[in-house]
Parts: sequence; C-alpha cells; structure tokens
Amino acid sequence: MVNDDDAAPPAVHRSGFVAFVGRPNAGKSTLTNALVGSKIVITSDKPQTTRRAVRGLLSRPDGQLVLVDTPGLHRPRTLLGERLNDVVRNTLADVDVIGFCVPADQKIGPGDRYIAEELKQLRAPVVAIVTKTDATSRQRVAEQLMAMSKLGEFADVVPVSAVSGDQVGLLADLIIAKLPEGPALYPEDIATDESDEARIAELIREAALADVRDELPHSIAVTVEEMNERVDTGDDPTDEPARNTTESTGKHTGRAAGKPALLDIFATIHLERSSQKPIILGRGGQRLRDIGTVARGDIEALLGRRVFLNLHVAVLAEWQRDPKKLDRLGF
Ligand SMILES: Nc1nc2c(ncn2[C@@H]2O[C@H](COP(=O)(O)OP(=O)(O)OP(=O)(O)O)[C@@H](O)[C@H]2O)c(=O)[nH]1
Repeated sequence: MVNDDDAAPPAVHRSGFVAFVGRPNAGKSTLTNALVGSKIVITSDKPQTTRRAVRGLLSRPDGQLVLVDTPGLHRPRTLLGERLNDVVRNTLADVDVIGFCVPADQKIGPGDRYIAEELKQLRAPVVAIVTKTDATSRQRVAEQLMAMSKLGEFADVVPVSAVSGDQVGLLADLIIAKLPEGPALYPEDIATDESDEARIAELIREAALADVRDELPHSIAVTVEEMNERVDTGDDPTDEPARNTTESTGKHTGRAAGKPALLDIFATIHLERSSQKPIILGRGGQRLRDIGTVARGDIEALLGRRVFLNLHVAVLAEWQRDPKKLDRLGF
C-alpha cells in the first residue's frame, strides 16, 4: 500500500462475499469477468450455462470483493435443476451483498419477479443492476431503471455495461461500501480459487457449447481425467497438438527423460444420449477438432504454457436425472 505524505491509506478496509443473481443470460458471468478483469467464468449466449459457483476476486486498497457466480434461479424441471436452485439459495443465504441483474434490452418478466420475491426473504442488501446498457437506447435504460425500482426495496439501482466497461467501477465502489469492515479474505494477487482442472473443464464446455442447438447445452458436462507433464523425447512432440482430438482417446507417447515440454490433458465430454454424439463430433469429427482447437487456445492462455488436449466423447445416459451420475460429474 502507498503510504507517503500525500496519499493517505484508505481509512477502512472492507471485505466480503457478493453473488450476482438474475435470469439466464442476464449477463452475470460477463459482469463478473469485467469486475475481476480476467476470464474466470464461462459465458455463452445459451441460457443457464453457468453451473458452478465460481469465485472471482477483486482486490483494491480499500477492500476485497469475493464474487460468487451462481447459476440462474429458475423453476426446476429436473433433478439437476433442483440441485442448482438449492446451490443458489445456500449461496445467497451466506453472502454480504447480492447483485440482482436484469438486462436493459429485455422486458421484466415472470422470471425476474420470481427472483425479486426470493430476494425479499434474504438479509443481505440487494443492488439492482441493469446490465447490457450498450445494447439498447438511453430511453430504454431509463425505463428499465424505473421498472426495476418497482420490483423491490433495493440499496441501489445501477445501470452498467460489462462489454464497454461503463459504470463497472462505480458498481464496484457501491458494492465494496456495503461490505463489512475486515481484512482481505484471500491472497490479493489471485483472481480465483477454482482449481485448474475445474477451470479447464469449463473452458472445454464453453468451446463445446458454441453453435450447438438449443436442446444440447444442458446435456453437456466435461471432466478432466488426467493432466501429465510430457517429457521431451527429442522428436518434435508439438506439431499441431489439437489435431489429436479424436473420438477415442488417442495414442500418447514420449515419457523418456528430458525437459518437460507439454502438458497432456485428457478430458471427456459427457452427453446424455448417443443421438447427441454426431452433433458434437461433426462431419468426420471436424466439430470435435474445432472444439479442441478453441479450448486449447483458452487453456494455454489460462495456464501460460503449451498443452496437448485430448478430448474423448462419452454418453452417460440421462445423467441430469441420476443422483449417482450427478455426483460423479461433481454436481
Ligand atoms: N451487449 C452486451 N452483451 C452482453 C453484456 N453482458 C453480457 N452480454 C452477452 O449476453 C449473453 C449472456 O451473458 P452471460 O454473462 O453468459 O450471462 P449469464 O447471466 O451469466 O448467463 P447464465 O449462465 O445463463 O446464467 C452473452 O452472449 C454475452 O456476451 C453487455 O454488457 N453488453
């Protein structure tokens, strides 16, 4: 912390947990990333793609905000849906501030009202956030702010754009001001406490979700089976690593002594039905190779090193309705 004569340190330091809630696609993950400043939560234009409560950290001299990104609260239709709602409720009962997100470019509907009612039962102050202000007119944003004010008793009502960054800093100020006084809860130089495996699995799922049809997103789960250092054998092991994303686990060789060259990652994309396989594999396996290429780029950016990504596709019949299979997938 700077501590010369001109720059007095902040009078108090605040810290605490913050959760964003809102209907699917409200922009919660994108806003989390904008606040934290690095890609830690997957985003997609398919509703309900955020399944894990992932923490992101914003550390400043005056406070530390621990963001818990939650799945959307919605009327459950499957066992997975019920578990997700339980996760959301448990998370919300435990946070210091809640950010309730409603997109500026869509009318407030029953889903938003359902959430507003749920929030009334909680003790934490709620900041109402009108998201995606860049996606619509100022007039529409003003109308949405008015409409949101009528949904409940909010500590603040703020318009933001996670894409342009407009008002994101102000939102952080408002939230930090509502946190209890206290020291940083996590080391100040990290952005998330999720394991590399969990983040890698999310990046693969994100890549697999791009361009898939409506019914598929909820059927995709990804697990990372193995991560091994590849030891340099003298041959060039690195030519086009993503090419080797095949339906079945490919051959992997090269464990002789030498310097570590690549990280081999073996991951499985789980589907619910065998009829979904062709969608993910694509013609001649091309889609799976594309998924591998995109995910590998993201994983390399995340880890700051080169990786060999080997993707395998498996069918885990009706996993969303089976408690044992849900446990196995980590839900
Ligand atoms: N124009 C614009 N688009 C945004 C903004 N924030 C999010 N989006 C887009 O809205 C879509 C949904 O964003 P997400 O952040 O994944 O939404 P979410 O609320 O986390 O969604 P779920 O995981 O379904 O709960 C994505 O296509 C984003 O690119 C924004 O500030 N401006």
